[in-house]
Amino acid sequence: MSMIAAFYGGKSILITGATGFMGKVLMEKLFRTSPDLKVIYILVRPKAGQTLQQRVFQILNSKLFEKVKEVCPNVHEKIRAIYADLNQNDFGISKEDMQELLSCTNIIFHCAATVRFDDTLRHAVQLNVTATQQLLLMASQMPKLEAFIHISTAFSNCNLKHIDEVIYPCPVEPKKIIDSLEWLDDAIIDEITPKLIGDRPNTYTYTKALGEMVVQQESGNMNIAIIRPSIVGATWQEPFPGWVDNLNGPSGLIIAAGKGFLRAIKATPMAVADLIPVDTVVNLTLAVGWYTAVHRPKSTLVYHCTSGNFNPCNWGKMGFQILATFEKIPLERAFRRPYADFTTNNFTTQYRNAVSHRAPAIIYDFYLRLTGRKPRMTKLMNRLLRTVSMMEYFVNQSWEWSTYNTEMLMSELSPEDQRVFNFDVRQLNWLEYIENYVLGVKKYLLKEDMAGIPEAKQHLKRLRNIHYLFNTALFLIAWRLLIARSQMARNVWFFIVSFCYKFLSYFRASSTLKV
Ligand SMILES: CCCCCCCCCCCCCCCCCC(=O)SCCNC(=O)CCNC(=O)[C@H](O)C(C)(C)COP(=O)(O)OP(=O)(O)OC[C@H]1O[C@@H](n2cnc3c(N)ncnc32)[C@H](O)[C@@H]1OP(=O)(O)O
Ligand SMILES: NC(=O)C1=CN([C@@H]2O[C@H](COP(=O)(O)OP(=O)(O)OC[C@H]3O[C@@H](n4cnc5c(N)ncnc54)[C@H](OP(=O)(O)O)[C@@H]3O)[C@@H](O)[C@H]2O)C=CC1
Repeated sequence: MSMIAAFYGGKSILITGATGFMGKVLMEKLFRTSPDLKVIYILVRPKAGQTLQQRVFQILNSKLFEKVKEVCPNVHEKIRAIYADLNQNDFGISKEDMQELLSCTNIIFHCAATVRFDDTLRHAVQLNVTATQQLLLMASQMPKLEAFIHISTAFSNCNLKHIDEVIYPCPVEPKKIIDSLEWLDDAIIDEITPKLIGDRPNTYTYTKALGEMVVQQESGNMNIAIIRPSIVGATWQEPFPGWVDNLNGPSGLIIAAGKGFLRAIKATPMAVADLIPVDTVVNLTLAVGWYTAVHRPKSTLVYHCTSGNFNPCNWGKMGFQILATFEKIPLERAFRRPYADFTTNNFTTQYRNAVSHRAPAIIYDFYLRLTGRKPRMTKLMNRLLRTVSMMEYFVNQSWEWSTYNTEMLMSELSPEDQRVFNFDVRQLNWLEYIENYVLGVKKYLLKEDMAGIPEAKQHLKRLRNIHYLFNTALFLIAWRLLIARSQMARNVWFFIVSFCYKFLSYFRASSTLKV
């Protein structure tokens, strides 16, 4: 019997960010392995015209939850969606709901965050720092609370090359930042943002670091732990391989490459691609929840959930395998054939952006205009290039994360728990994982039918022929123009033609002699 699964039995668990990528997998695993848990409270806001109930209904009726319904048929009754907007004071939670949360919660998993790289400092602080502070305040009033697990990111200290499992202080105290954002206007905040984030690449990593500081400062005598996952990717094994439902991290770029939009990227092939499957992160999170509540470590422990030092894969290998998978299983209606050139040179990047990205987009938009349709490719390409430029920081360097706490936890688990809550990425076969990831992107994110693969392959063949035809026509036009304008080009042309003529005459003469 799994000790961890048994631990969550009968518990009331509060999850923030349950509608997000990681939150859904966390809920799924909890229900599947501990169907006798009492209740999962989830803090949800209405979104995209959907009420809370509609959002929950959609999640529970998705493919991800198919296995859960078999082991926990009354899952609908065990999930309690509570209206909450983490941007509001007290999260906008009603008095009755707050009372219930305060008096019943045993474990908190705080996953909610803004993960956008380009968020304003005000918004990123509000969600990643102030909301964390408020949740800790709530937690401190929960008499039955056994553990508070905060999800951060391995990149919260990406300004360092070697990162230990400790909380690093930021130069300006989070409280001072929260206070000053209250009275500073947006223009001034924009001006000081680069100075505050310093050598971090964006507001996301900076505010996640501030969030960790807040956790440390407000921990009181609660049992708290911090998990730092690296780049979270599709599921490895559970509930089935390849599940993914948003464009964050590599997923969006995998699609862009598969559809033929992204043809070159400034990336260092030998840099470590520190990807970690979402189910691995969830398994570690649940094991940490159990360990923190049962063993009550004296201080706040930080756990790195990374792959690089256990089982490294680099961007070159990853890119190659992504493209190899698209050869076998192409995406439908690709814009161009999938191909990706990795370059580390700025000039080559600019050149490839102009020739391989912007020019085809402009030509395609011209074609759309000619056929009376609305041009859209240039806009899409600009967005994609902006996204790619934000990812460049992460694909051109390697980091080293120490993993003593994670390894210690692994050794504390019983063999059964090591199997049920496996977070040992040494067992991960990258080629297989990436293939399943690409397949998952096609099936679960793009919702493409596998029956369409032969047609997609035909489409790629047509694209290849168009590509050859286009290049030949372009060459002939360029040559014709050159000949018309340059004596040198005419001389070269004359030389080539006469050389070919002589070669043919010689060949004909020698074959006649033989006869
Ligand atoms: C073979 C070669 C393949 C090479 C693969 C190499 C892979 C490299 C991957 C490197 C990943 C590095 C990640 C580092 C993660 C750090 C760890 C964390 O904690 S970080 C936690 C993880 N956090 C993140 O990963 C956050 C990254 N994302 C962001 O910060 C923002 O989305 C944004 C700033 C990039 C775009 O903002 P904005 O322009 O306002 O746009 P909106 O958001 O409103 O969406 C607009 C449109 O763009 C679409 N779309 C969206 N995302 C992507 C994408 N990634 N891609 C493509 N498309 C994307 C979206 O669907 C929408 O389409 P439509 O509906 O209009 O048709
Ligand atoms: N994905 C990754 O690569 C990595 C993620 N992480 C961390 O993991 C955690 C989960 O990330 P992930 O699941 O990928 O992120 P998602 O963007 O998929 O999910 C974010 C969640 O936060 C919720 N949320 C955001 N704003 C509010 C708000 N104002 N009120 C209530 N809820 C809100 C979202 O709700 P809604 O659905 O309503 O928008 C959603 O449920 C985050 O803390 C992130 O920093 C760490 C490393 C890598």
